[in-house]
Amino acid sequence: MLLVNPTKKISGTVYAPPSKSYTHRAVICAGLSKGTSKIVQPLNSQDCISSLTSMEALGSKIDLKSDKWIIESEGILKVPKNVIDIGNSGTTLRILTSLVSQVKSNSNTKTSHNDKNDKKSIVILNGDNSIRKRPMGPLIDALSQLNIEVLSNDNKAPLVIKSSEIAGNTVKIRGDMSSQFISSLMMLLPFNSQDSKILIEGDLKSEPYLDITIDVLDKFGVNIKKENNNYLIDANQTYKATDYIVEGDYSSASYLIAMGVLLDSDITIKNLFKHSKQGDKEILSIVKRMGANLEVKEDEVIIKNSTNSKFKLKGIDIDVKNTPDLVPTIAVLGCFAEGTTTIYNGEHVRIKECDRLMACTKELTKMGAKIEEKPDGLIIKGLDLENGETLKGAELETYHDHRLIMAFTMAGMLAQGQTKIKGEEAVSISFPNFVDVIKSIGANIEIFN
Ligand SMILES: O=C(O)C1=C[C@@H](OP(=O)(O)O)[C@@H](O)[C@H](O)C1
Ligand SMILES: C=C(OP(=O)(O)O)C(=O)O
Repeated sequence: MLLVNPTKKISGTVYAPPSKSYTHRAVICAGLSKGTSKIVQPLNSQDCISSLTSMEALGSKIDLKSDKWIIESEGILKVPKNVIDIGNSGTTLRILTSLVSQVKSNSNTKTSHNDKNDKKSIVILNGDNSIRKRPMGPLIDALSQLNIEVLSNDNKAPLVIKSSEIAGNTVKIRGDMSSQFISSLMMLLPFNSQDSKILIEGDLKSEPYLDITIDVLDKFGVNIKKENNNYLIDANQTYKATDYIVEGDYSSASYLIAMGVLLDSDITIKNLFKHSKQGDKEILSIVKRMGANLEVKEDEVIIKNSTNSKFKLKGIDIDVKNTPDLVPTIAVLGCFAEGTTTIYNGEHVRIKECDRLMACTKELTKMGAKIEEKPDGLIIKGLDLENGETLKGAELETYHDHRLIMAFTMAGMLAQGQTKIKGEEAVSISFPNFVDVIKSIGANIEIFN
């Protein structure tokens, strides 16, 4: 359990952890490339380790150094000897579901049940309780359009994927549930023997994550073109081994940025690249629109004390279509902003590690927040800070969700009295040294076992 005590100010310099999304993709691309790739400054977190161990199970050789992961691959995925456990990582599950259809069995290993009619290998992907609730239907359906068969109960993990040649050249997929399905197809289709096209149906959400996929694929020698709302992939492309440096993570940095802003403090966050393709870079515009004072440099962000004792944040309307992971951060910011903060266009926020709209409403209400759940977002009425209204310490559940732990920690630092946050070990999913980092800038927080 985390014991979070009121904290007046923070100060100093911290480094944003490396990007989770970039690390996943770089590791998986390395495992698809013939030769040796070095992933420099990878995010050494539970979710990224899931991608790493999965690629190892699929035949890559991995050498872990403190600041780089060296991945050697024959450029083909091998049939794994066991079920692959992808833990809590939705990104790993979604991306690998397509790719493992391309496993090649070792020609020396004849399995007794294989006869002339059944030369298919299988790969089984499974994960934790939360992963087994994450929807997979649209991806399973898209893969069936390419003649790739995935067996499941209820369109959820565990999944049994049969190895298969890709057939066909056009695949349709809805765009409003998870961009990870589309990233998955983007990483598969370069193996197709014909040029292919991904047709996005309906609204496209979380699109910046597709830009990240295209960006990493490009570094590994694979080209994807965007045409209107669709994506074009040339036939028979090969992934090429490379050395890849991972940039800092704006989603993780959002807690550090919001903490600095809420405590009207001076802090510098390094390792944040100004021209990043990460959608969650939007946190900078969000806090600016709410009234914060910050300076954005090439590779660092400086949050500045407003030097105005009457400093107040303003409530604003925020479309989270492209930034679903910022919702818990914004929910806490909204509690301390004057007026109303409205979060909308976030239906997809309900199908993450947990239903984050429900969880933010339920838990922050325990602290006295005035927050209303809507089908696609949250309406947060700012506390009347001038008249002494504030959040109160409470004991909070976190649903094994890393982002809730970090957002609720910020709320606890601003609250009156101590806040107890259960299940703190889940921060290791994306920001393993979160507690040490925020303690180093003055957060009054400890772990209680
Ligand atoms: O591809 C990625 O790296 C991610 C895509 C997003 O999911 P959706 O596309 O499902 O919204 C995001 O929420 C997740 O944390 C990481
Ligand atoms: C939803 C997330 O990740 P994933 O989908 O990879 O589990 C997240 O990191 O907030």
